[in-house]
This record gives sequence, C-alpha cells and structure tokens, in this order.
Amino acid sequence: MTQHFDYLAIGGGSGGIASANRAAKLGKKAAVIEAKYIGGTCVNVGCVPKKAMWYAGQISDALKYASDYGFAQHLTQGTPQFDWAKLVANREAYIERIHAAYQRGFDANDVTVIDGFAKFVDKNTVEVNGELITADHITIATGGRPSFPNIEGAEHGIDSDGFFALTEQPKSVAVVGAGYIAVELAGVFCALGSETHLLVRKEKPLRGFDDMLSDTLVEQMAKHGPTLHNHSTPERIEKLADGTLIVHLTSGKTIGPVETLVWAIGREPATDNINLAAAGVAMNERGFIETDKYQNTNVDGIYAVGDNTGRAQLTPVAVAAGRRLCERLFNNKPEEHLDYSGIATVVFSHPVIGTVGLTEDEAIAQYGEENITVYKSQFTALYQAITEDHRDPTRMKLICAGSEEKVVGLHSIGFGSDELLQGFAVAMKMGATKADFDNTIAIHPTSAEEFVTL
Ligand SMILES: Cc1cc2nc3c(=O)[nH]c(=O)nc-3n(C[C@H](O)[C@H](O)[C@H](O)COP(=O)(O)OP(=O)(O)OC[C@H]3O[C@@H](n4cnc5c(N)ncnc54)[C@H](O)[C@@H]3O)c2cc1C
Ligand SMILES: NC(=O)c1ccc[n+]([C@@H]2O[C@H](COP(=O)([O-])OP(=O)(O)OC[C@H]3O[C@@H](n4cnc5c(N)ncnc54)[C@H](O)[C@@H]3O)[C@@H](O)[C@H]2O)c1
Repeated sequence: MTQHFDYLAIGGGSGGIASANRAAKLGKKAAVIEAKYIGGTCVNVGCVPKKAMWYAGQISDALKYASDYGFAQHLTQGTPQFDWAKLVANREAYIERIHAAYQRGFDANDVTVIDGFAKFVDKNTVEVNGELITADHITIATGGRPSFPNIEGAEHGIDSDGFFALTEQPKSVAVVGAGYIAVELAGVFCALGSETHLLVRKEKPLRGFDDMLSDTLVEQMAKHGPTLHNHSTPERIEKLADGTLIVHLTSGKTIGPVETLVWAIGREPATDNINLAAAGVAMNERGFIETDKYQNTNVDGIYAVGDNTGRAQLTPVAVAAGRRLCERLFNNKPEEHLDYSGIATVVFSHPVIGTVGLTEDEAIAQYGEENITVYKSQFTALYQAITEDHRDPTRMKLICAGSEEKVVGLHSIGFGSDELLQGFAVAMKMGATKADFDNTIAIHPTSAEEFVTL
C-alpha cells in the first residue's frame, strides 16, 4: 500500500529532522526517511563526537597546566593514563541518548520515521525498501560524505567516519587536508599525545580564513604540534609488512611510517544515487543541488536544504533552512527564508578559532582599503598567564567599514574564542558599529572584553 504524506524529508540528519518536526508542529502529516542512523552526520560522525574528542584534548591541556595551578605533582607527573576506548564508549553512549531524545520528539510531534534508502520514482513519489511513498512536498536533505582520493594505496587510509570508528589511539598519524576537519582531527590526535603530521597542499591550512587566524595557528603548531608539512601532496601510499604506512609525496619526499592515515580532503554531496533524474531535479557539475533563496529546486514541490546544497555546510544552517522552509510552506509566511550572510563559525582547533563576517582581504575587496579600519589586539589569556604557556598569544581583530565604522568582520584565536563569539554575531547581525562596541562596558577579567576595549 502506498503511504501518503503532506511533507516528506529524505535524510534524517540536521535539516531533515528539523524540517519534519516543524511541518508536523504546524499540523502537517510528516515523515523522515533515514538510511543509516538518525541524527545524520552531526550527531553520529560530526559535530557531537568531534566536540567530545576536542574536550578530551582540552582536558589534556588542563592537566598539563595543573601543577602550575598548584595541584599535587602525582596528578601531573608524566603523561596521565589516557584511555581512548573509554572516551569512545562514553561518547557513543551519549549519542545513543541523543537518538532516544530524537525518537521522543518524533513521537510527541507524530512524525513517521521510515528506515531505508529513498530513491525518486517521480516528482511526488519515492521508493524505499520496495514500497512507494508519496508526498505533496519533498525536501532532499541527504547531506554528504567524505571525499576519498584516487591514488595508489589510498584505501589504507581512513576518512572522518573512520576516525570516529577508531577504538584505539594510534601512536602516530598523518592527517591530509587543510580545512576544518583536517585541522580539528590533527589537533585532537596531537593534544592526546599521538605523533601527528598534518599534510597540506599549499603553504598553510585554513587558507580563506583571515590571515591572522591561519598564521597564528601555524605559529602555534610549530610550538605545540602537530608537525605541519606544507606543499605536501600525497602521490602514493605504501603499506609496510608491519601494517604501518608511508606517504609518498609528489615532491619525492616521504612521511612516515605512521600507524594511521586520515583523509580530510573535503566532502561531496550524497545526491548521485537517489535517481534525481526521475524527478527532474537539476544538480550543478559538482553534484550539489541548486536552490533559490527559498530552498526551492527547479522542480515545483521539491526543495533541498543542508550540505547537499553546497552552501555553509554547518548544522545550524541546515536546521534553520529546514525550519524556515516549513514556516513558509505551512504557516502562511510567503517571504520566510534563511539569510546566509554573517554566519558565525568556530574551528575547534588547538588553539580554538572563532570567526564571523569578512576577512581583512574580503573587506578591502568589498569596501576599498581606504574605507576600512582594522583594530587588532594580542595578549595572554589569564588562563595561561600563570602557566608554562604564558607566551602563547590570544589574537583578536575587528574590521570596520565606512565612516560610521560598521563592524563587518570579527576574528579571534585563543582560549575562549568559541564561547565568546555568538553574542558578537548577534550584535553584528543588528548592524553594530565600533561606537556600539566602545559603549559596552567590559566584563572583566575575560578574553571577550578585549573586543569592547580595542
Ligand atoms: C567531522 C565533522 C565535524 C563537523 N563539525 C561541525 C561543527 O562543529 N559544527 C557544525 O555546525 N557543523 C559541523 N559539521 C558539519 C555538519 O555535520 C553538517 O553541516 C550537517 O550535518 C549537515 O546536515 P544535513 O541535514 O545537510 O546532512 P546530514 O546531517 O549529513 O544528514 C543527511 C542524512 O541523510 C541520510 N541519507 C542520505 N541519502 C539518503 C537516502 N537516499 N535515503 C534516506 N536517507 C538518506 C544520511 O544517512 C544522513 O543521515 C561537521 C561535519 C563533519 C564531517
Ligand atoms: N567546526 C565546524 O563548524 C566544522 C567542522 C568540520 C566540518 N565542518 C563543515 O564541513 C565542511 C567540510 O569540511 P572539510 O574539512 O572536509 O572540507 P573543507 O572544504 O573545509 O577542506 C577540505 C580541504 O582539503 C584540501 N584538499 C582537497 N583535496 C585534496 C587532496 N587531494 N589532497 C590534499 N588536500 C586536499 C582542500 O584544499 C581543503 O583545504 C566544512 O566546509 C565545514 O562547513 C564544520
């Protein structure tokens, strides 16, 4: 028997879940189809387990500082015994609790969850496990998957999904890539004591971020690790008899042997095997689904949200795009849509980075050098001031445009840069100027106060 819904989300990740729940709350008969695990990338192999691993790295740093804070030596002598498997078990138990919470939400909202892989049959019909499901409105929220390189021996490496499947800590590891995932995973390995190599193709990681951020990260890597290998492109991976790996670079140099190799070279959209042609939905040459500002695809009644649209691949973006879409469709708000500008983001690197708005280069390109003012600060976060790392800088930059000095870029690297960012992002969304920042009394002693005393 064919089941029919008012609203159907293909993919039970950040975008699919949020949109189906919103549709149901607005009185629609809604369903989510999920092929693997509810919660998608973020909950299972992304933000959530990554943040748990990052916190472990933070605790490792804190243990390093413990003796400077007066804690007894036995707590800090040598490397404290770290049990990767225990951390993974606790992390996965937490994820199980999130799955249960999602189920309670679906039950409360009366959202139907269908296990299986959906393929389009026509513009209103998908097929799952041999059954047909029809819907008036279908949102494609299939997300993406890690890219794997096409070089000899690449299969000896793992991707970010494989990172989360590790139940033992490798003693040595090479991470390939220069974006969020490479920097974050290399930082975790390094902070937890693995010999860590980060291989980037160009001169530094996080190109495209403000130079102050990427340059400071490189400076800190030189001091604390991981070992950064720039201009290093893998050509071939060799597996030795003992199972360790040698990375052969195009330059002729080698890196290794290492126990584990992680590919973190980007993600591709999961749009290639869902028979989009049957529905007539168009993709671009990279497989991303193109949508207008309302998340409409080229086919009436079919929408796309989240990573498979290729824009700002972040969980809150997928969630907000999905919810706003349902508000537009089912709550009589014809203009509701997501504004993709000014989205704040944190890179959970060591040290952590918070960034929102334009980089200095972007601001110059957009407003002209003579029309921007850049305020910078460098200081030691109090947290580190009494420790052996008291020379590690926290750096901040505020970029202002025009005579009214509207704040158009805000960047921070160093302890606390993650949690301080959200409030500043609100102020910038409201159009705050440097004078508004200056008129705000500082909270002392914090790192965040630097932004209102520049
Ligand atoms: C290692 C890592 C760390 C990250 N860290 C952060 C972070 O700190 N902060 C942040 O904001 N973002 C982070 N992200 C990005 C974030 O996870 C994604 O932006 C977000 O999950 C996108 O949501 P989505 O709904 O588009 O797709 P997904 O969450 O990927 O969900 C898509 C779902 O669709 C399912 N699916 C696919 N095809 C079908 C089909 N045909 N039928 C049924 N089901 C299907 C998949 O199994 C999957 O569950 C991280 C990503 C990774 C990989
Ligand atoms: N903290 C966060 O919010 C967070 C964390 C992780 C991921 N994400 C999201 O997920 C997206 C994907 O992350 P990502 O790190 O996979 O992608 P990315 O696009 O950020 O970085 C991929 C990097 O790999 C490099 N690269 C590509 N091909 C390569 C090759 N063959 N050899 C060596 N290097 C190669 C690229 O130059 C690029 O620097 C991000 O853009 C981000 O939106 C967010």
